[in-house]
Amino acid sequence: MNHDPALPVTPRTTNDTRLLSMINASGDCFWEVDVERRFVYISDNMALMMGYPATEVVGRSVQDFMTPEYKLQIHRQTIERGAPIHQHGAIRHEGEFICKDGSGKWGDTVSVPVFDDDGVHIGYFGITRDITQRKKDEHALREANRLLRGQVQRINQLHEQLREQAIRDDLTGVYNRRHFVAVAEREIARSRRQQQPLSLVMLDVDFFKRVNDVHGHLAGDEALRVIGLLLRSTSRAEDLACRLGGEEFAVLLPGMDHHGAIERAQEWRSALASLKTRIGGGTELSLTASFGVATFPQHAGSVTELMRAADQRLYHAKDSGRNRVVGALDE
Ligand SMILES: Nc1nc2c(ncn2[C@@H]2O[C@H](COP(=O)(O)OP(=O)(O)OP(=O)(O)O)[C@@H](O)[C@H]2O)c(=O)[nH]1
Repeated sequence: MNHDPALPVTPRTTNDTRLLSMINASGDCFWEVDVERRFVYISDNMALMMGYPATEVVGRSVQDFMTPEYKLQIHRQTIERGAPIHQHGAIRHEGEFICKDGSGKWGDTVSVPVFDDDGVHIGYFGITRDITQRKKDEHALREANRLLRGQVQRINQLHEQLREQAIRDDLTGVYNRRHFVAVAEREIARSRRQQQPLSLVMLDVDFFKRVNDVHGHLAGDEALRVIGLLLRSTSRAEDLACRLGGEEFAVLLPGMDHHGAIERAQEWRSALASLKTRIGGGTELSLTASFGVATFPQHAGSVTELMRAADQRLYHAKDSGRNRVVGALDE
């Protein structure tokens, strides 16, 4: 059936007119289109929203006023439903209209197919709510969220950096004494619970004063960095290498018995002794260190006792000629 586009899809009754004025008063827009989806009627609010006089809209296709994204969305919605859209009753969609001045207006639309008395589909009518402000607010909120997420991420990074700085030794990159003691306390408690051994290797560079005196303090710093790197790169994930201060280092070895810890200390001793550290103007430097090894629970019941026992053995190693490892077996 051909519908005269000049006439509304549905004839107006008094009730229709009342309903229309109610919709107008609510601020929502009312419209009617024929089967080809050409406007046959738009309410005052719809004309206002789109910035067109009704006379410039009536007779034109709805599609002329929709953004390509909106058209695509309706197309997809129709395909997903798998049958002509008028067979589905009311449908709801959100999309952007193009106004006369080229700006966009967002509408939340409910459209309903209309049939004549013989059941022939003659078009659609619908109500569109202007949701442009809501869309702008949503966009602003998303943008604010995005910025906030970026800032939170940055704060977390800085927090992590600060945490690292607080627990690391600046010069060598191994952990500092405070962190070492805190972790050692936890590890000893765990070893006690799990009835596992825990060993401590302490080392002190031999004649380090001479390195500073002969090659300068910066060369001494470089040598300490090399030792830090050696300990870090040759430790297991569960080990904890730290600089106790000056030229003294320690490595905590959770789960390792005394024999195993002495072997590890020997490996570090010979690795250091055979390492040629290039300093300053290219001078090659050879370093040695003395080592003391102690193990929980055989030699100590606390972190303090463990450190004292390892320290005593370290000085025993110094006294007996340096560049050596002293453990309980040597006592
Ligand atoms: N370059 C540099 N030197 C340091 C640092 N901390 C401590 N020292 C130096 O390390 C040297 C330690 O000297 P001593 O305690 O006499 O011991 P040593 O010369 O290693 O002799 P032994 O331990 O007996 O083998 C001192 O000269 C300190 O100034 C540091 O961060 N950088």
